Amino acid sequence: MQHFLSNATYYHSARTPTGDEDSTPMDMWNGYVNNDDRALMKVIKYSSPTSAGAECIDPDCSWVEQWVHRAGPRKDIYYEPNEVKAAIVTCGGLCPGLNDVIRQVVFTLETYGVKNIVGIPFGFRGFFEKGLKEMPLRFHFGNTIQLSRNLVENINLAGGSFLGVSRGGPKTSEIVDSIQARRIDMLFVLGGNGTHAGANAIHDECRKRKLKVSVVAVPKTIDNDIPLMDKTFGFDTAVEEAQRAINSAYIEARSAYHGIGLVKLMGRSSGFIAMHASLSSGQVDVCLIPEVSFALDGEYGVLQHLEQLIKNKGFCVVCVAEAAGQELLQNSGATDASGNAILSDIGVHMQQKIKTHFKGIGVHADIKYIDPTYMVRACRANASDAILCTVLGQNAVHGAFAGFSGITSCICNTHYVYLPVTQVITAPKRVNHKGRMWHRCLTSTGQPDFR
Ligand SMILES: Nc1ncnc2c1ncn2[C@@H]1O[C@H](COP(=O)(O)OP(=O)(O)OP(=O)(O)O)[C@@H](O)[C@H]1O
Ligand SMILES: O=P(O)(O)OC[C@H]1O[C@](O)(CO)[C@@H](O)[C@@H]1O
Ligand SMILES: [Mg+2]
Repeated sequence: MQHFLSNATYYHSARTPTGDEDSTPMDMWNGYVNNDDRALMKVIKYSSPTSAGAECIDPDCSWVEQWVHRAGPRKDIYYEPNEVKAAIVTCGGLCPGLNDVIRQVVFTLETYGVKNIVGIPFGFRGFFEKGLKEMPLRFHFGNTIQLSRNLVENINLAGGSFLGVSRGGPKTSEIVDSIQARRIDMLFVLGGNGTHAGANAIHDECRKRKLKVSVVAVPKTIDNDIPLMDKTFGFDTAVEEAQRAINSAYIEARSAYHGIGLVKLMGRSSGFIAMHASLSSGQVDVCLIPEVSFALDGEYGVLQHLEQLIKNKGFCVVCVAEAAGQELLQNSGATDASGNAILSDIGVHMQQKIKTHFKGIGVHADIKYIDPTYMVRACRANASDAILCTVLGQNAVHGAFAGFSGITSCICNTHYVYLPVTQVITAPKRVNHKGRMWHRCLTSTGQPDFR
């Protein structure tokens, strides 16, 4: 993480303390986060590697204190707001809350007094593709200031991204050429693990060229697969939407003679959405995630279990994560524009296998397959995500003004912090199959091991 020297003065009209209920002397209290404030990363001391979910560095599970920077406004700021050009870009797939973050970044920049705020359209492509012009979100035009509030005030009421998103795009050097040519001082990058890798590369290239550009990321992904943080924005909303699909599958299955509801949910490399939606709905009999391998056929396979459920209960609901059971399918080897593997369709495969199985044993089964795909991420943020987006967006701006670059604005152990981007792009976070949450899920579904 880079930290520039800071000496400009931050001004915020609403920064005057009003409270008289606490005991802090008025002349000492200033409402700012001190640069030396820290939050503790890990809060559980595992006594042994056998403890549920234990992450240990040695057989004694030695305790390692890891402190990270607390997020929020600093008394001293690095930039002169009047001179700042700030840009916002949203990359990867859609995610509920993108507009909430854009809006808060604009509002907060405006509060600092930034006059030149632009949006880069359609992800990193917007830096490069001819015909994609940056979108002014606030600028001086003669004596008129284009009011950002008017422009972005209501964008949180709809899903999607006001700026557009994309996968793939230009090389890092081309993006930084464009940042240089546009004279951007602060770049707010909203995206998932790929975007964070991109943000890190941009940060490194800016340092190499000795450009004083703050690159600040905000972790967005319905997959919740970015390590070290409690959750990414959009995840809660996606789970809530996914739960609706499960509920429909349950109603269909419950009302049919030998009904089997099958729901496939997104999650490129991890089963967080499937696990949490199964847990929250309470209507799932079998939850399948990529982190836990399973057999479909055989004595201990999923199909045998479904047979038992139909016999004993009369109906059942299965929730499968899109990345689950890929080893059972043929892999095309194809990738998308960002280099992400294109997954084979486990949902359709399971639908066929279930049909064939029940036909083979001469038992009637009525299979209803639901694949809500983009519906779980094209919606607007729910209340908890909207709050998360608000805080993360505001903190992203505070981080840039504090002079940080190569950071991401996130939540760890319920506290809002800045993490170095390098620490969150090591590998995607995955469900810990030895952790308590997965075991809670198993208790809830009552499913056995399928191996
Ligand atoms: N290793 C990398 N280095 C530089 N840029 C990258 C890297 N990986 C991905 N990117 C860029 O980041 C952008 C977004 O990546 P990607 O499509 O993987 O989405 P994501 O940020 O992971 O979000 P989602 O959760 O929707 O998948 C793309 O424009 C891609 O070119
Ligand atoms: O079809 P698209 O837009 O490339 O995105 C699909 C992928 O993006 C995500 O929504 C987010 O990473 C995944 O859950 C899914 O696999
Ligand atoms: Mg990704």
